[in-house]
Amino acid sequence: MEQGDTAIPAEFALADVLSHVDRKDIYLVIHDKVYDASPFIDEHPGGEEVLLDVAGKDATNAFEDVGHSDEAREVLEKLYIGNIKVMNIGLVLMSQASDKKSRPKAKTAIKSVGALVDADSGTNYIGVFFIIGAIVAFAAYKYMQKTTDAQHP
Ligand code: HEM
Repeated sequence: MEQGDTAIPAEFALADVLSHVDRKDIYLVIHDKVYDASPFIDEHPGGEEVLLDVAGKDATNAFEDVGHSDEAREVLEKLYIGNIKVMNIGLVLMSQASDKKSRPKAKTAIKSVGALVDADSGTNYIGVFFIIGAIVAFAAYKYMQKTTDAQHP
């Protein structure tokens, strides 16, 4: 799919992107957009290693630091497949998971964060916590009021 298409772009959860780290199936996140770099990996003038290093992760800094040309950005457009669904905290966790060992940990963390805010999951846990917190705070306020009144009738 091209970026200019009228069709609604696909949305990817960070956990989905993290599972595409193979040289034949490699996704990168650049500026919160998801790119399938698999068809380009053999042609990349910077080599495949650098792409594999950022596979399934936020490659924004790596991509920008090199100072890629406009031509490179046009190639990138052709590899565009969708947008990132979850918020940036997940990207931060992903970027920190620089080696393969720590990736599963980041994946679990991303999933739990995603479950809290993911509208598709059906339950808005943050909303529930907020309401319970408000009820407890109100009850505490009423209780304090009562005890203060009892002391100073
Ligand atoms: C899918 C994403 C990417 C695309 C489409 C892409 C495309 C290109 C293109 C077309 C060039 C030739 C020079 C230019 O036109 O700027 C290039 C060079 C280069 N790229 Fe990428 N690139 C991507 C991601 C990355 C990443 C994540 C890195 C990580 C460091 C990287 C590192 C390099 C380097 C070091 C060169 C210079 C190679 C040389 O001149 O010897 N690229 N890239």
